[in-house]
Amino acid sequence: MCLDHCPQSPSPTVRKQFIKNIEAPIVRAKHPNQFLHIRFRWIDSSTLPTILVSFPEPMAAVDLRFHLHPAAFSSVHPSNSSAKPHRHCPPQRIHAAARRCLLRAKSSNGHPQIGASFSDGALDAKPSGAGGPAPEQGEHTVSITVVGASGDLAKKKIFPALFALFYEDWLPEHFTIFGYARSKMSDEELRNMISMTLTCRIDQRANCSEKMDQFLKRCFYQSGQYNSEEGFCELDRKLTEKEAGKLPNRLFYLSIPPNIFVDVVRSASRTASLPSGSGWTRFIVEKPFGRDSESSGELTRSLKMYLEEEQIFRIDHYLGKELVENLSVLRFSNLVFQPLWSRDYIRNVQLIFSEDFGTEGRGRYFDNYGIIRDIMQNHLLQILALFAMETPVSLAAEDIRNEKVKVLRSMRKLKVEDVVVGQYKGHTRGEKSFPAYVDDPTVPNDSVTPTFAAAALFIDNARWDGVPFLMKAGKALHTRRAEIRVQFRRVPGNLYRGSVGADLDMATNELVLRVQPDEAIYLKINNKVPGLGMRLDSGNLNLFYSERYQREIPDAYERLLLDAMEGERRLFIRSDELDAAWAIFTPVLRELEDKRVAPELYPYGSRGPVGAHYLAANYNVRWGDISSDGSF
Ligand SMILES: NC(=O)C1=CN([C@@H]2O[C@H](COP(=O)(O)OP(=O)(O)OC[C@H]3O[C@@H](n4cnc5c(N)ncnc54)[C@H](OP(=O)(O)O)[C@@H]3O)[C@@H](O)[C@H]2O)C=CC1
Ligand SMILES: O=C1O[C@H](COP(=O)(O)O)[C@@H](O)[C@H](O)[C@H]1O
Repeated sequence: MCLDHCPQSPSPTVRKQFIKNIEAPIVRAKHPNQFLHIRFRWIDSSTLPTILVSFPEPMAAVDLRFHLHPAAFSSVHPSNSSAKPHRHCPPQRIHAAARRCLLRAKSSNGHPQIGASFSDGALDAKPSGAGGPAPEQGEHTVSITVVGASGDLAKKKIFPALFALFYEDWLPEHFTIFGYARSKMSDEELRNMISMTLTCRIDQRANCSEKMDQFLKRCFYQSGQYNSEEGFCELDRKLTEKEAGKLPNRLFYLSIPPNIFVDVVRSASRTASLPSGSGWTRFIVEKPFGRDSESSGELTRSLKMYLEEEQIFRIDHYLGKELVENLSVLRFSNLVFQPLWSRDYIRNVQLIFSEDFGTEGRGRYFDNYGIIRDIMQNHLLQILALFAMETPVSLAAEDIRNEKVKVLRSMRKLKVEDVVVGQYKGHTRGEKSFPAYVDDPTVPNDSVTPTFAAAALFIDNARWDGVPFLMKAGKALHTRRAEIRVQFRRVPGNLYRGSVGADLDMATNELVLRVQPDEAIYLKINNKVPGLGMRLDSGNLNLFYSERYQREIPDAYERLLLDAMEGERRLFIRSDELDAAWAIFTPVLRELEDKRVAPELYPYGSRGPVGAHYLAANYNVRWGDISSDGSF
């Protein structure tokens, strides 16, 4: 790769930054086992390069030639002039080392990161160790500390996601993982604990156990109190030891109950943050981000006493799900949908979440929050924002987040008459008994916390005026599912009205994005039943991921962890987004709680309260997950 000896090229810094910006998308585009040659030829000093990408056998030897427009340089940040030289790979097989080498430019939006990489601490410069000017050269390392390592989320999601990233060679060459919690554990005990939940992404891969061993050897444990500077000081000492003179970057994942977020941030930022002039220090914060506008604002203010907004990565793992990620692609890169995406053609939008299990083991947490805070205010609302936002200026994090904030701020505050709440009760099916929500010993017997809610929301802007956005979320229902349903308007003056039966509702188009399980996109259309007569029925144009893509879908936490390491903030929640989200739900939450509105009881494993149907009917809507015979 011609990096340093290109004649008549622009300044070395500009060249290096430019190469950083373009190489990852190219490298991502091909099969991992192919050889890839990239050559940059600098035609003249007008900064107009030609890039040659050659794919040798087994693909036909094709040379792709790109002539880049000088505008491609416009994203080169001025502060790059002080950036350290870019570590680059020679032309080679794109294998683990090469992928690691290029990791810095490989975040989930498929766009190279500017000022947000393992090595570009300089562009992320923040007080309290967010990263000052990066040292000129050297090897980088990333330390990931899972605070609350003994907990449910850490075991279930975070360590497995880190292992999957390691397994797929997405982690940098030099990385260390630390667990931090109060429980006393040795490194070995942590490793045993982690190993219980690690799985190979594809069963029985030959080198799986070898990879697990390699991964576990990089995992260490530090026990300490969450408000203890000594604990984090000791962690800092161990982190420094592992960083072994390399250029450090630190990521803290706060997988702990929310009441100790601030304690941890205070202690860790004071004692285990990197000093300014070093690499970056970032904190992933798990939900819940407060209980209402006030407490959320308070949490934000407290976190910002110790951190800059750029250091805070508020995670909503639904944003890391493949189908949610695809929503923008579907909208903005398919002409067919663009003209339809408004009140002119869309009758209603439904955001549906259901789980076929209760709050098992999480009753104490859940009773303080309820389903509206647990699912609607964050996961479903985030999907809604992506669904309804205007086209962002670009795929850059701030452009997308600006649009999300705009649409959230255009939303009407939810009214109590537009909400139905429910709570599951015990149920016996055959030999099996299922508990009621209040059977959980950590839940008060007279709890009115909703485990189910349905709501009708509205966006008061030109695009969506009058379109109901219906949400439904519940635990202990009959199925596990998350989907987005878009019901289109009727065909005006439909010539085939007589051929589809009396129910024109059934004859409208519906686009469904099934987020989970079995990711799929399908569009219901009216179709002629083959034969001599003229009869129409509703059929589906299907895109089932399992049929179309022969690859497993990464867990949301993998994408989000990788993005946090890359400094890609697009899938994380900015504080003003959070404020706007709470503003929609806070009044109704307050009213429900002040009045202790009794939830409608529904049997464990059922389809939920019938009230949800009346709510939808108020807006002339029928839930799309219920077929004409009433079944799902
Ligand atoms: N579990 C899940 O599926 C999901 C969880 N979340 C969020 O992620 C975070 C972590 O969740 P989860 O792992 O379930 O939480 P846990 O209740 O399992 O807590 C994590 C760890 O924190 C410590 N801890 C627990 N309670 C207290 C307490 N009262 N005071 C001090 N330390 C305590 C314990 O470690 P030790 O005693 O060893 O210090 C525990 O292992 C929470 O904010 C949760 O809301 C978000 C989405 C899903
Ligand atoms: O955030 C949460 O999400 C889970 C559901 O996540 P999924 O990825 O398994 O769909 C939910 O069970 C939990 O109550 C909630 O806190």
